Amino acid sequence: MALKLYLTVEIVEPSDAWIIEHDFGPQIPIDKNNLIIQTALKIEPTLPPHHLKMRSEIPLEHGLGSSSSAIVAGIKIAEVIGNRGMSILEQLEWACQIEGHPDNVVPTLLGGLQVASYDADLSRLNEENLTFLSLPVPTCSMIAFVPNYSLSTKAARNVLPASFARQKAVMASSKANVLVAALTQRKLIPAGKMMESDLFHEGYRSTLIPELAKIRAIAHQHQAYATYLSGAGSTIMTWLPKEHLAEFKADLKDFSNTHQGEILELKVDTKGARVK
Ligand SMILES: Nc1ncnc2c1ncn2[C@@H]1O[C@H](COP(=O)(O)OP(=O)(O)OP(=O)(O)O)[C@@H](O)[C@H]1O
Ligand SMILES: N[C@@H](CCO)C(=O)O
Repeated sequence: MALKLYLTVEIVEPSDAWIIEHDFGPQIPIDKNNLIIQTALKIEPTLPPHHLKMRSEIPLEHGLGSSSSAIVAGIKIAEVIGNRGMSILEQLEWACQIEGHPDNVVPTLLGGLQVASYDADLSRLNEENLTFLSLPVPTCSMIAFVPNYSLSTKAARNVLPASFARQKAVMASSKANVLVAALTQRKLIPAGKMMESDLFHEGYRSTLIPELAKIRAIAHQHQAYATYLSGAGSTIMTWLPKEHLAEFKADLKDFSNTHQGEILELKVDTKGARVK
């Protein structure tokens, strides 16, 4: 699901070498090794170097899709500087191929709530690898607790088992199937129940993110539909009825006195990435 937190890249002017100004510090390259520029050059290897400026409201490695936003920005830069028309399907395929999965890049490009399946076949670019459907956007309140520590997707995947027994995989898939069916019908109570009974990821990751269980317990006192990990974490999202928002927010604020993190009330973006 795309949320109203934005990464913005300004194309300043042509330059002798690629340079991208930003406030992320030394962790993120300022030259052609930056993920945004790498993405653009993968699509258009002869793209002439430019001076870029990036501003981002999306924290790095917090499960809020920073890398997806960077990849999508790179695709749009290849399109604009390369003066190259690209269909949305072509953009989606590049994005999935570079990110390796469709979870965040599809909503980043399209906006809204998207369910997607991508069969990675890195040997070729093939739009048939991707199937996606847009679902109605939930109309509840959404609150993120963004812990003050980062968690890379790679580290969050390292705690997952390499394989699942068939019986467990079938049970886990049934949760995901019912979740999608419930979202299709805008039924947030069964959707929330399924979100909180995920068997593929969250149980293993909760040891890395101890706040998840604690916030879930607080949220249940406020009739929340669900509390879950955003992306691979560390951000913890809660969906709840609008009428319970103020009281839940007050309790979450008390919680943040002992567990450091930022509280964000987020809305859904329904437009996706755009070029001005
Ligand atoms: N805005 C950005 N500009 C350049 N590189 C970025 C940017 N955001 C992320 N990256 C690169 O992508 C790497 C991987 O990010 P990672 O996928 O772990 O975090 P995330 O996108 O916040 O997580 P998630 O995919 O769960 O939302 C970062 O370590 C960094 O190298
Ligand atoms: N959804 C993916 C990460 C998305 O960034 C995962 O849970 O590993």
